[in-house]
Amino acid sequence: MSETSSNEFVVVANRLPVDLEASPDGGPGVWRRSPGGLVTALEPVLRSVAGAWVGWPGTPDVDLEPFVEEGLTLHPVQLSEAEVTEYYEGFSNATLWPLYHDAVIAPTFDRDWWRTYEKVNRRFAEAAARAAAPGATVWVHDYQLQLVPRMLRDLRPDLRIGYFLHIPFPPTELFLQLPWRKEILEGLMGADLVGFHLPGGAENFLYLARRLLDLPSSPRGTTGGGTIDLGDRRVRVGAYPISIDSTQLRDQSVAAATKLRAKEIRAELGDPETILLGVDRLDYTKGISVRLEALRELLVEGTLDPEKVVMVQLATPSRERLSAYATLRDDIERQVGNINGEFGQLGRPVVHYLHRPVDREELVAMYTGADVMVVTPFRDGMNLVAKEYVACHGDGSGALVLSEFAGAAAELRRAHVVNPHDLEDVKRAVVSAVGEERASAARRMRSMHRHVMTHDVDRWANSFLAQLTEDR
Ligand SMILES: O=P(O)(O)OC[C@H]1O[C@H](O[C@H]2O[C@H](CO)[C@@H](O)[C@H](O)[C@H]2O)[C@H](O)[C@@H](O)[C@@H]1O
Ligand SMILES: Nc1ccn([C@@H]2O[C@H](COP(=O)(O)OP(=O)(O)O)[C@@H](O)[C@H]2O)c(=O)n1
Repeated sequence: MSETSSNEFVVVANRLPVDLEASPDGGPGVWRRSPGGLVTALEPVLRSVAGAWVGWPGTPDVDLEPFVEEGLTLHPVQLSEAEVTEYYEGFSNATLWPLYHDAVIAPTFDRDWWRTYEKVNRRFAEAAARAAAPGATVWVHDYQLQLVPRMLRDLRPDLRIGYFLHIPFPPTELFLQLPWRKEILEGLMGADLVGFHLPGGAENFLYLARRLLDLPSSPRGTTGGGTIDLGDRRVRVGAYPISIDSTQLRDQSVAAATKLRAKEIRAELGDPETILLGVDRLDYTKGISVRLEALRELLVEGTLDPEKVVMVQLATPSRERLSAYATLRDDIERQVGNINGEFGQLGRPVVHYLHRPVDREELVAMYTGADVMVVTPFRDGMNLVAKEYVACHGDGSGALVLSEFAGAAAELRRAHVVNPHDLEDVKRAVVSAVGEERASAARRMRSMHRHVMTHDVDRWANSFLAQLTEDR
């Protein structure tokens, strides 16, 4: 064991919470916050216990020693350019990502990618084994690292190992398409506790353990959880819906500086009656094109007035070297151009589209000032953006249009819930969110706000970790 192995609590995730952005002139890179909801959720949890984080620094071929960043010990795992292509872009994001998101686009099954996925998972397991103190708790995250629990248990049987999947666990008939389905299940079975956002994911996993590995399992409680009997030990399975740092966001949303910036943004947009807002990574699962098409049709029909409505769409760049993402970007930008070409005026586009990261203060001001948040994924593990918007509207203002296929819809039931495959349904929901009478809209929002305030990220982490560390 190395001298760094003094960490009682270790998180293992594909990405570190910060990304090293390479400098074009070959100079030292710049550290930036990593994209996505996993980092948003885990960072405050890990900071509160001063734990260690094992992950990739976001750039190929950088070899870094462990270092401390604002109280967190970061253990970088190096990936070569070829491994980024085959493990991250390939097996993780062109095989597992589409397959687990209802095969929204066709997954690619490639044996070389699988071999690289195994190799890289082993490297993460070895890094975690080096970082963890004797008897420590190690929490492994997400679809990129499904083999790590088993590999880590083989290396370090003394550890308590948890695993959480941040994306949907697919319907069993989709999972069964995977040529390496048994290896993935066996990999996950190395954990003491396997967690999903929703009970359906836990149920599918228990069923597959029986069907593919012939392991007896017993359901427990009413939330889709249960236990799988491996003979010498048991694996617990359960549903733990992730959340946000609700108090921090609520407090930030009512701060004077945020309110002022929200007002300025409205003025910069030309003081429209209604601001619609979309905030996503630019991903084909997020249904950005559906909401733009709904807006276009509502403008064509005259149901919405381009003099009165503005849409802001933030699209964080994501996985840009994958062709599905590059095509998506072209399509979305064409749609935005069409809407603005048809309905915008000089100096007054209808859709304001930003394809770049936006800093947190600005994002919270946008949440706070937007009248309607439109969240229309075809499939999404949770969607923290929906919860963040609700946390910023404790005064009952605002409205949320939310896809029934986002994990968040299981909790935010008072949203204007839509089927994103049904364009008429999306249009109907946008119109009703824009036009709803104030008192009824406020009742909806306050009820969702109460839920998000009481079901925050600490509750998520505590319930998972309490179960993981419980004596058995
Ligand atoms: O690391 P990237 O490839 O740039 O992708 C960013 C993250 O996207 C995914 O986030 C998921 O986790 C959220 C929190 O649980 C959840 O709300 C959302 O529905 C998921 O899509 C991915 O799972 C992460 O591993 C990525 O880091
Ligand atoms: N410009 C942006 C857009 C999103 N985000 C954050 O990125 C996260 C997205 O999480 P999510 O659960 O909705 O979706 P994924 O991107 O993880 O699939 C949220 O916490 C957003 O606040 C950001 O920090 N800056």
